[in-house]
Amino acid sequence: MLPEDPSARQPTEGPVGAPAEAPVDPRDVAPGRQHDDAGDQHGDRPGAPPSAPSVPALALRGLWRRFDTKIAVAGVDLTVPAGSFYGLVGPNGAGKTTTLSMATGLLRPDAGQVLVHGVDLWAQPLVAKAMLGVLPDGPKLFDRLTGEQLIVYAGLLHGLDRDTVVARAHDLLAALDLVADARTLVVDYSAGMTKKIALACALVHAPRLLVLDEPFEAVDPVSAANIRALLADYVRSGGTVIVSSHVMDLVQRMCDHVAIVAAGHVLAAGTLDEVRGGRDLEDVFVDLVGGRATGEGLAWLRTSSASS
Ligand SMILES: Nc1ncnc2c1ncn2[C@@H]1O[C@H](COP(=O)(O)OP(=O)(O)OP(=O)(O)O)[C@@H](O)[C@H]1O
Repeated sequence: MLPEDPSARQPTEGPVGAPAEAPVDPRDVAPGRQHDDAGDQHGDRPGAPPSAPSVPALALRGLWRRFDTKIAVAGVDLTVPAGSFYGLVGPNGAGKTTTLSMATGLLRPDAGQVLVHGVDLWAQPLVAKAMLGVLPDGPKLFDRLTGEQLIVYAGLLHGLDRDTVVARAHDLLAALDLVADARTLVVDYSAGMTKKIALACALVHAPRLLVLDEPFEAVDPVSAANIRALLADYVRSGGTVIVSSHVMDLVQRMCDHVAIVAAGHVLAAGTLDEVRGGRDLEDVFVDLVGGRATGEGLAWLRTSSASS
């Protein structure tokens, strides 16, 4: 993971996994304060002003991005309610990574707006990024550090004091089953271990919103179950998670909201029940996205026909 802008450092306290309060309530500083029907599902949290108007954890408004002649994202609007576990699904090349990259400050949109808890990410990146934990697609990590050093470094960049960050690094290494490899260089990690250490770096400052691009890719089933439990706990405590995934069954079991995207457009979005309409998510996905192969398939691949 490349470090976020160090000037975005914000000291946070509290247990790992418990989303930190922003040091400055972004709802007070957002110039274009957004009101939305999508509310905080957990109601007011302790310390929050009573009956504060609900602001989505993430709002994407008219996002566009093209690469040369290829339009990767074509006017995406998405509202991720605070306290939701939001799944983003779509076929290969649908624009999920491009959308999440624009939503997290990694890729500048050609047009549109990104609001993180009401703060315009591209207008006030330091305030917005302090609330974000990001697991990007193919994260670029300082892989000549050990796993433990990498988490500590990520925490220090976020302004945590050394004692706090060391304690959290140990918690995270244990939670992600990386204790035995804490002192191994990240360059020597497997793909799944690399994914987990990048996730640890995204969690260490206890952000309010986690944006995870394919967090379970290459991760073993036991670690995946541990990560799911950790994320579910985080959401129960008031945090918000948005994950992209190709695994419909996982999204169906894990998420309470889902958006289906294809060819840079949102085809359906809402609560899981609204989008599914009583059906299996995979069936809805296939119906909306299409693309099931028809016809005879690859006749030459059938071993029985090879001898004829
Ligand atoms: N840096 C780039 N340069 C050129 N084209 C790009 C670039 N990044 C993405 N694209 C194109 O934009 C489209 C959307 O890509 P994106 O990676 O966002 O899709 P995705 O939904 O994340 O796909 P996958 O599920 O396969 O990871 C694709 O057609 C892709 O080829």
